[in-house]
Amino acid sequence: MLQIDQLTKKFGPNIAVDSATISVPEPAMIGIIGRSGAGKSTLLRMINRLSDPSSGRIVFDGRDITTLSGADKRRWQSECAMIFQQFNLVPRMDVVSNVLHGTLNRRSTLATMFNLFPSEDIHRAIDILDRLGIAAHGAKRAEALSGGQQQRVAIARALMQDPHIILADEPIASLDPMNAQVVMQSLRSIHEEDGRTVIANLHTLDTARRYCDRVIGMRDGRIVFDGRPDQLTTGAARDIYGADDSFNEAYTSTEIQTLDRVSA
Ligand SMILES: Nc1ncnc2c1ncn2[C@@H]1O[C@H](COP(=O)(O)OP(=O)(O)OP(=O)(O)O)[C@@H](O)[C@H]1O
Repeated sequence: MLQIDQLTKKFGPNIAVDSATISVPEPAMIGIIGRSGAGKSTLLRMINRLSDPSSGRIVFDGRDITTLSGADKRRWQSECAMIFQQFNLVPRMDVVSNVLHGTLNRRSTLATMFNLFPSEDIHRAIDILDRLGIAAHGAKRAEALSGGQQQRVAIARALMQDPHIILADEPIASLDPMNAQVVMQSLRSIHEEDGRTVIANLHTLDTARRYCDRVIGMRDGRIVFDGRPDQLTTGAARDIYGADDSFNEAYTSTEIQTLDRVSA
């Protein structure tokens, strides 16, 4: 399905992603972990073609994604939707319209200018919001919602594109632990129920362990771990984070109980 071969991104002399090779033969929920600056965002941005690789190849269902341009590249970007830490919603616009913006790629400039949406799209947007438990907020401005609710609106907007893949760049980094769990659970259900691949950059090990079937660890641009959560030993985690023996997994945790334990 998705094959990434030797993908590399250089910024001047700095190698942000160094020969990343990842094979995703069937839909999966994958967490990418690593320290700040390890190359996680750059990798996701290349998969989505927001950023052009310096070398290497991305192939999806036999199609070479790396060489796409113009309309073909935009089509790929809607098949491979991205969500971000800061939600990227239009704050003063209502929730349903924000979600409908997920269909912008398919609409004419005139329809976009006058905010005209087909009624079937409006119904679909409401159904998706309902599935994510936030349909009751559909008429509110996005800025009136909590962070967790706004991230679910962003997920709904991504789902409007009916993507094969959802790329989530630190989707819970701005959220409190409760909201973080709701958002991760939503992404998990989208993977399980729809068979979509979800690839999420995550700061915290415990989140990757709990919600993902596969964890990829990056360090200094390189993939240094790729396996199941149960294979991610403390030693492997230390290697990913470049830490010494004093490394404690709890320091990378968002769990309320774990944090309590650390401060106790
Ligand atoms: N546009 C850019 N220009 C120059 N260097 C960049 C650019 N984007 C990223 N980098 C560099 O590439 C490396 C990887 O950055 P990246 O943002 O991918 O890491 P990350 O693992 O996602 O970190 P974080 O968790 O802090 O977002 C870093 O050294 C960063 O400074």
